[in-house]
Amino acid sequence: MKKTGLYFGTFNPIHIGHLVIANHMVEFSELDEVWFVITPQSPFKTKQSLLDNHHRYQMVFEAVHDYPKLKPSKIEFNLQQPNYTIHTLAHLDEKYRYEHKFSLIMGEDNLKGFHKWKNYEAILENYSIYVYPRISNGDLEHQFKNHPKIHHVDAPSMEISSTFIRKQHHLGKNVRPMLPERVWKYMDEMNFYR
Ligand SMILES: Nc1ncnc2c1ncn2[C@@H]1O[C@H](COP(=O)(O)OP(=O)(O)OP(=O)(O)O)[C@@H](O)[C@H]1O
Ligand SMILES: O=C(O)c1ccc[n+]([C@@H]2O[C@H](COP(=O)([O-])O)[C@@H](O)[C@H]2O)c1
Repeated sequence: MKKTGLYFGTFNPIHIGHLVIANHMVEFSELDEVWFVITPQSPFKTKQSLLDNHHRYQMVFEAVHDYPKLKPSKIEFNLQQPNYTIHTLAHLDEKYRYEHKFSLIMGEDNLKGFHKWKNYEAILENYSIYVYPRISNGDLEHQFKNHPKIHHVDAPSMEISSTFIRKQHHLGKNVRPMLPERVWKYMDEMNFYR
């Protein structure tokens, strides 16, 4: 069975912050591979300036071009929206029961709000979570401290956000170094976020 880490996000667009984390996970944790799961509609986010699913998928596809252990996943494209992670996990387990053992990858910021996720107790009971450091406000809930299913991985953190990239690109600023080269090219050619 392959140990597969699932990195969920809107990836609007994917940037080098995401890529550094995913690559660090496959190189320095026991995960064999990481799937970027492109979420059509995150439960707590509005759809503002969200590119079509297939364009966000294509940018992830371009980003992982030279990384055989990293893969884009469109598993959520045909699932009910908003996309609750617990439903996606159930779907994946049914589909890949004998091939993959799934776990989650999330930043410390997301772990702080994890108690608000749908059926988070069931997620924790059945899946490991690999957490990377991310600067954020607020405290970690006591229940998530020293939890046997939560593994902290000391990945380098880069404070880049997709929101910043979209906004600055729209204003005509050069955001090229924050994106994998192939993503930048695709985004530029397609005139996204102008
Ligand atoms: N620079 C970064 N380093 C590490 N993790 C990040 C970084 N940027 C975003 N993430 C995390 O990666 C996951 C997927 O990213 P997502 O595209 O949903 O968010 P984002 O980059 O913050 O986008 P937006 O700015 O559009 O809200 C989220 O859990 C988010 O917290
Ligand atoms: O399942 C939930 O209740 C849930 C609530 C919030 C977020 N998520 C997942 O976490 C991913 C990152 O969330 P966000 O809002 O930080 O982009 C998002 O793409 C969803 O797959 C899931």
